[in-house]
Amino acid sequence: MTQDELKALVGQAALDYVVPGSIVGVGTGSTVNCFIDALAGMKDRIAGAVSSSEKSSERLRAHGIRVLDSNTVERLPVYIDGADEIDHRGNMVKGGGAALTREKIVADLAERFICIADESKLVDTLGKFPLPVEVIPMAATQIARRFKKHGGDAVLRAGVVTDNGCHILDVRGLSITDPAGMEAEVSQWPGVVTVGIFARHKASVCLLGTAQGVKTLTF
Ligand SMILES: O=C[C@H](O)[C@H](O)[C@H](O)COP(=O)(O)O
Repeated sequence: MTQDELKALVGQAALDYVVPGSIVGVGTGSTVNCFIDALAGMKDRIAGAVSSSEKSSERLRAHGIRVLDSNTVERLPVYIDGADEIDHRGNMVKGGGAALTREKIVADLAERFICIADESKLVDTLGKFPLPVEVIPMAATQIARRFKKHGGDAVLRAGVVTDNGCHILDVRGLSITDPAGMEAEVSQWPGVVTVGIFARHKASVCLLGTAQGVKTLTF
């Protein structure tokens, strides 16, 4: 199976986790696009969606799915999103599509994070995928210097401005052996909007697309 077929497979499988009548938390990215397309088939059985990016909102609306402002929602039963990497404990690296801040906000509203990913995303240790960090533009160099002390090489993602008007640093060379510790530390650095480590908001379930079909990992 191709990577795109695996993404379509897990996008479809995620429908089993959608609670009928509820508002669905929807992430961002190519895997989530497959989920959104599948969700369109049951749009009359949900109360709408809270989305983590302008791109996903557009796609949801194009399917006739109502997109709600996150400020009007108190709790979501599930948040369904992809990942750039996921480890065997459900910790993730996210932000390859620059949507990490809104993703963390919507994930925080949800009871459960359902991660959908093809098997190439499963790793023993996070950090091979360059860690995305959303930053306030004036702090970018300062934050890059701090990463250097941790052995990380931070590069500004060229030409990218996030939905929040900020910039993205991609940090190479990290071995994230303590995801929760690193998330907590980097989150406190002045100028960091969001670090792309999702340990505090890790996955409860990962639907992993494999050549043998969908493998369900629970954490
Ligand atoms: O900012 C983007 C998100 O964190 C995505 O969920 C992540 O990059 C995975 O995207 P894809 O499904 O396209 O690999």
